[in-house]
Amino acid sequence: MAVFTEVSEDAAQTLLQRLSLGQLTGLRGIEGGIENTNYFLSTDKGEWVLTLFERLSAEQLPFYLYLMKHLAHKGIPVPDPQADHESGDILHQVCGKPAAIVQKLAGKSQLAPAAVHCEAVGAMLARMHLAGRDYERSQPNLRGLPWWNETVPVVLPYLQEAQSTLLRAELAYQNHVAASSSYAALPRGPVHADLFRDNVMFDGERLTGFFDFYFAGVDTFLFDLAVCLNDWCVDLPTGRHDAPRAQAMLAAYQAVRPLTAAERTLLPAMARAGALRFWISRLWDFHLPREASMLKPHDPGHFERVLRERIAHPLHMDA
Ligand SMILES: Nc1ncnc2c1ncn2[C@@H]1O[C@H](COP(=O)(O)OP(=O)(O)O)[C@@H](O)[C@H]1O
Ligand SMILES: N[C@@H](CCOP(=O)(O)O)C(=O)O
Repeated sequence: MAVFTEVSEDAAQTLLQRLSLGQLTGLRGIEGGIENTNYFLSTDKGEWVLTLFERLSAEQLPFYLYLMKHLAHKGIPVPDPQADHESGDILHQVCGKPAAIVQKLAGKSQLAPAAVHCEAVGAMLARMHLAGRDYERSQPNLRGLPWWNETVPVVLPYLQEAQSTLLRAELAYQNHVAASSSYAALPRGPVHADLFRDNVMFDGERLTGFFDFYFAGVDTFLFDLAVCLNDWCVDLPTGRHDAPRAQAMLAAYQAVRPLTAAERTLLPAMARAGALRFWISRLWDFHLPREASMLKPHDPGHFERVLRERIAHPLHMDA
């Protein structure tokens, strides 16, 4: 985490009362995460996660919170935002910041996944894509191509020549892909867009939940799948592709939602897009950091390596 905003026991209890979630027995800032302030709250009625949104506005947040509600009601294991028992609102205010409370999911992150975990993520991701198709709200992926185009010039001054050359060339390539007819043919809908190992819970080999929907948006399903392949199915020290894990994820995804011809064609390009997206955001977080306690910026070098790998060894369906 990070704690950007300190929450007092009094402030937490006031909110719990409005939501009828019980008497506060414990309040602890969460380590891990880089975007928002997160606390674990224990009460006599259960375990909860309180999130104070540090960047997202009250106008942007209903998309994420109602998406979680929509998916939870369709049986996808995601946290269901808790409502004020009088007004029914699921977006709250704590310490002057927009805030939400969700159930704490059971299980723990699987940070060294095997093929069986990748299979579970692939199948649930496809189920989630199908379940989201009739979600009526719409908001773009706020970390999509327009944001990359805006942010690359901001981070370029911090880079070495070879890195600048790569970043510029990849951005140009992705703008070219996004203008193509194959890209226009890609199926789209609400996607998670940040479903990394630390945003999924497992109990042994059983997937118990997806969380952290605050980078979600309407984008291509293929981009979401590529983000997962890039995190779950790579060797972390080198950024190299792990074929058995990738095949397990792709087969399980396709058993629920087979990929279209356009998706098969653009998988190598979207694998590069997924790497570029997180290289840019990590560069931005690293070189232009925000003030917070417990904030550990992620290593941008990792996604530079993944991108170079994806260019040198394109990720095809049978790779
Ligand atoms: N609903 C939840 N259930 C259980 N743990 C959670 C839940 N939401 C967040 N966490 C814990 O909090 C950590 C940080 O949350 P995350 O949403 O990734 O933060 P950020 O919004 O800053 O990226 C996670 O790694 C996880 O340990
Ligand atoms: N997953 C991203 C950053 C977002 O952090 P999270 O803790 O909110 O998932 C990365 O690894 O760069």
